[in-house]
Amino acid sequence: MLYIVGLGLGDERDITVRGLDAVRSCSKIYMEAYTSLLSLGLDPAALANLEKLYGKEITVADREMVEERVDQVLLEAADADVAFLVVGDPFGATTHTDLVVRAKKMGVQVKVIHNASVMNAIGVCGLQLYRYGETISIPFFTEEWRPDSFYKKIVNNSQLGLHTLCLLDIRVKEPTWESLARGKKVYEPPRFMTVNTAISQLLEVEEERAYGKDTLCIGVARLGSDDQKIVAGPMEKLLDVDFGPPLHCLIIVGETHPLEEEMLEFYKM
Ligand SMILES: C[S@@+](CC[C@H](N)C(=O)[O-])C[C@H]1O[C@@H](n2cnc3c(N)ncnc32)[C@H](O)[C@@H]1O
Repeated sequence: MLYIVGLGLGDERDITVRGLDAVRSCSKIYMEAYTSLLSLGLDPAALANLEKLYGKEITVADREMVEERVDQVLLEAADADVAFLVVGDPFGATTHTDLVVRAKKMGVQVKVIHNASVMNAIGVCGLQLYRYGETISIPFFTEEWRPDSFYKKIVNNSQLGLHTLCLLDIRVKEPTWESLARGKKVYEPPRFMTVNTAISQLLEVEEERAYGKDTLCIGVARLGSDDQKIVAGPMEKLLDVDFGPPLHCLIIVGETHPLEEEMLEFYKM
């Protein structure tokens, strides 16, 4: 059996009782570590906290492993109980749907144990969850590569008066271009996009007045942890706010209802 277990958003204690039972019953535990991370980060000390509470050794599954060697995990799950831990909810990232499809095709039984996700915990800002349009992902721009397909989606959301949740790039264990060309991988240091970088890039690609420097936005950091930070204000003003350590996300506010406005007042700068 493959248990895909959501860990929630805060720290090791956010796992559900049902999730903990599953983890403790498994012979092998993997933790997916590239679509998201807990507020306690991924340094060895943080991982040790998880291992201590769960009473199990955890193997970190990086992007290469999930994309290239996940069949090995599935083969193990065909014969034994294996847990695959995912920060947030297992279906808060598209990658894990692919894992379920592959497992089912290989005849491996799958059990999903849900938890809080950025996709629903973001409700704490006061904007109603059913008033959001398509969620977008903003990748880091480079000198040569400035993909801006997210822009059209913001235009569509804004035309409908809907809010846009922007998820921000995470780059963990990414090989450098030069090392790929040389055939021997060297990895970039981990990088997490801040609210400030996201806003700079958004202002750079703006062309149809879907939003501008005065558009009301909400910057969110470490959602679900004790030191979460939520600040609402005009896009340009948020550029100067220090949101602290990762993870960050951003909301471009659409048309608001009076109750949403009352909640937003608590977060205004
Ligand atoms: C691909 S999503 C993965 C979502 C995760 N599986 C979940 O269900 O929450 C990852 C992105 O969501 C946002 N995110 C996730 N957790 C967050 C948190 N605790 N605080 C702020 N943003 C977060 C960040 O922008 C991050 O790059």
